[in-house]
Amino acid sequence: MRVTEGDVTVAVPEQPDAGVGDAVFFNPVQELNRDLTVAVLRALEAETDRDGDRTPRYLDANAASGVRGVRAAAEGFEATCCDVDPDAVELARENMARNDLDGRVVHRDANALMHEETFDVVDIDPFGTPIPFADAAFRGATRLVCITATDTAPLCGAHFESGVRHYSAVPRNTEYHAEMGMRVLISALVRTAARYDLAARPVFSHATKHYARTYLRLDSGARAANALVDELGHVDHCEHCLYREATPGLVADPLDWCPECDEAIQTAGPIWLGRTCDPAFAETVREAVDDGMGTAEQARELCETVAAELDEPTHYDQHRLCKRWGVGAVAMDEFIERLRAAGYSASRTHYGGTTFKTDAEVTEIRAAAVEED
Ligand SMILES: C[S@@+](CC[C@H](N)C(=O)[O-])C[C@H]1O[C@@H](n2cnc3c(N)ncnc32)[C@H](O)[C@@H]1O
Ligand SMILES: [Zn+2]
Repeated sequence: MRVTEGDVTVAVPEQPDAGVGDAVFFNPVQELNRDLTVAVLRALEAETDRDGDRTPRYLDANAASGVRGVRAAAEGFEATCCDVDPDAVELARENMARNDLDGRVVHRDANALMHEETFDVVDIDPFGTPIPFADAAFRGATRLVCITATDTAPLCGAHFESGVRHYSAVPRNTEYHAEMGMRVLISALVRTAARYDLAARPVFSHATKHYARTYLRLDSGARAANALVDELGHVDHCEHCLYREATPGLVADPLDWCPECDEAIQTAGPIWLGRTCDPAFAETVREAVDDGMGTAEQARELCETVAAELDEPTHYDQHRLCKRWGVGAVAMDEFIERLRAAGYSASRTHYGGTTFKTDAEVTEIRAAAVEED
């Protein structure tokens, strides 16, 4: 079957039922993820003042059909596709040639390749957790590491032990699953990079129920790495009333009981408490989305929402709050306006249509924005 994405057309096998069979993998639902990757590559190039003629190098470390590498090559990057599966390598080679592009396709273990060569951009898009590729990615990239994680259940604490093992952090299964997962993932990546005196700062990130995707800009030096470690910390969370409190620092000093309702507190961490995106970069990414992309509208909207998200480490969901309180929900614009009118900062978030961030505490949200029956 042929699939056109952006400026390229690739052949991909019909996919068997989820998780079975050994056909080379392709997920059409990840088109948004790939369109945004192309926009990020454009945004990166837009801000680069190249004094020489060197073409930027992009590694599609887990290539499968090679669709990412082919799209990067079409953007003028010196693209390398890498996969351990010989069928994937053959298909990626055909797809490069089908688009008259001369990107390189190698049959290697990506970890070996990333220890031997360097690339401006390394893109990790594996099955499940990206952690087995993280050390080598920070070794092999000079400017940007792009990471997809599809193991959302471990990341968000639904599969607790597996989350603890893979991410060396305590994840908690809260109501803000996707954001918990994103912050556990970024925490592990920041700590992995810091081991090599590298600062890996997230400049653009987005998450759904099915995956988290983050783009980390690299800066070398112990001081820069220390500054990012300082943005790690813990979140205390009350399952009963949804109170939460974020505390910076690697050493947890958890609350014993919820200050609002006296119920037990759960603590997650170390998680990333800093910004998951740089709003100015997200705006450049939005401008780099073009109408030829299949998900253009959705991609632009996502960039806008992400750029406007309040710098708070957790979000709420109006519908869940209202259900819990036994009150009716209102339109989101109205809800956000009520919070702002009461003197709080508030924004929507990309984690869901009824989600929001605010600097108001949970009791203050109720007082400011809810009409009690
Ligand atoms: C989720 S698929 C990649 C999807 C692809 N990037 C896309 O956007 O359609 C993961 C790929 O990683 C490959 N892979 C697994 N272990 C690898 C390794 N150690 N080095 C390189 N590739 C590997 C698998 O063979 C598989 O093709
Ligand atoms: Zn409570």
